Amino acid sequence: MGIDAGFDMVPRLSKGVVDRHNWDRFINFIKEHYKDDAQIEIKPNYIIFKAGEHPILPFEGHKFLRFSSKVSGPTAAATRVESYIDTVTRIAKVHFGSRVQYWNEGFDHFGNYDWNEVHESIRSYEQVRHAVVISPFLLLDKLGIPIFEIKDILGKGKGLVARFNISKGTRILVEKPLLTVRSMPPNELEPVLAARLKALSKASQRQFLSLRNNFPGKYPFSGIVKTNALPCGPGSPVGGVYPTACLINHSCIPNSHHSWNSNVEHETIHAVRPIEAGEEITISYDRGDPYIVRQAFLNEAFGFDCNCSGCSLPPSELQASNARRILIQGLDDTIGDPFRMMVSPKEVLGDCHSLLQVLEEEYGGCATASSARLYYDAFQVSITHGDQARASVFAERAYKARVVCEGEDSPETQRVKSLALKPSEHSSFGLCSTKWKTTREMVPKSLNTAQFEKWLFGEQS
Ligand SMILES: C[S@@+](CC[C@H](N)C(=O)[O-])C[C@H]1O[C@@H](n2cnc3c(N)ncnc32)[C@H](O)[C@@H]1O
Repeated sequence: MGIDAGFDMVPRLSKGVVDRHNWDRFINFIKEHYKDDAQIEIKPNYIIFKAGEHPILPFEGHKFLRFSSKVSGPTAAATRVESYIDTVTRIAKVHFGSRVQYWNEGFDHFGNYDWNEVHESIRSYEQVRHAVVISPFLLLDKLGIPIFEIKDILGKGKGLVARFNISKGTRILVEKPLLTVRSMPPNELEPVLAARLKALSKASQRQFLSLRNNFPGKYPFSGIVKTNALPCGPGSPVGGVYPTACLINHSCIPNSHHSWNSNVEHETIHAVRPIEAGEEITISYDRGDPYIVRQAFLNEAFGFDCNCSGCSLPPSELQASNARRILIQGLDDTIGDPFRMMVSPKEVLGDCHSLLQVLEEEYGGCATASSARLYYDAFQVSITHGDQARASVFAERAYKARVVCEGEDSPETQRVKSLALKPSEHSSFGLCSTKWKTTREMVPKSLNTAQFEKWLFGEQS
């Protein structure tokens, strides 16, 4: 006989993401607290306290009902287990509040659960679970914790700053527009906006009106749109205004990419390179022009002078950057020429390879949207000449780049993904010629990386 004491979790925890997150934090706290205590052993599925009746905390919170032991007696072991129970109960209360119900039979205070139930729950701790790997960013998202904070940025007004280290390809933000509007002169736009605003909720009206206006005066609503709207797709005449996405400032070498998902009509922001905690999240407002051209554009269109890292390079480096940007635009134009694609496909593939290298030099692996476009161009060159082998590799690369900058659910990502699997389903399959005719199975398997790249870009057959 003896006196039992401990605590019960009432009601028991669910398998839901919030309870799981809280339980993991609690377990990590316990591990840290007892890390130097030789009586506490971490097993694959639980933590065991080797005192008294060896109470246990499982790693799966939804299985847990009770932490208890017999605590009676003047021995050192009884004192030790009593102290474990007291401390673990206090820590559990901090994490779960009134759900943690302490009981002690010595005071005629009994637990909530039947002992059969409790023993059954303890037996289930041993059953190995197949861990569901959940991205920490997805978890934060589900918990409604943004991975950025809104801060004042010197010389730029408000901006978004990473609260955690963010890995490449992470979806930083997804947001529906407050409103979308077609581009038109401010005197025509103003009444359209007034009517749209009137139809919005008071909260949305306040969000719209809280946005920055670099063009105050006769047309205040149009000024807000001009300062903030993001195009709904590349080159779209329709722009969307968002409460949070519109707080993201510009950089000529941005660490993030914004994209409009036309299927679900929302804007997404993805990291195109790793972003460190404390770093500002930036997107590009311009087309990647050389310094003078983009400064003029940013000043005229948005009313600011850019001092980003790309604009603050020493003169010789800025000159080299300008040369690269001119080359990028030139190659972009020639690659898009349908006549060249028809008569000189090999040269076009060569240009695609050169463009890839210049993009890498200029943007250091952050030009994912441009690479996605260029891989798609190379796909088109290959498929119009019947080359399914190269086309499938280019589509696969376009797909991977799209996943980084737009996510798996973007319509363009899905389109290039299906083309990677079935390149022949493209409407231009064999349209120019079938002189490069191959099947998907003919992608070479035994080449090293350098040889493979040479084969891919048509530098060796
Ligand atoms: C869409 S808003 C971005 C959020 C804005 N900073 C705010 O406080 O609401 C665009 C405006 O932010 C400012 N901005 C954006 N990027 C900037 C930069 N790189 N340098 C200086 N100002 C910038 C400019 O005033 C620009 O017109």
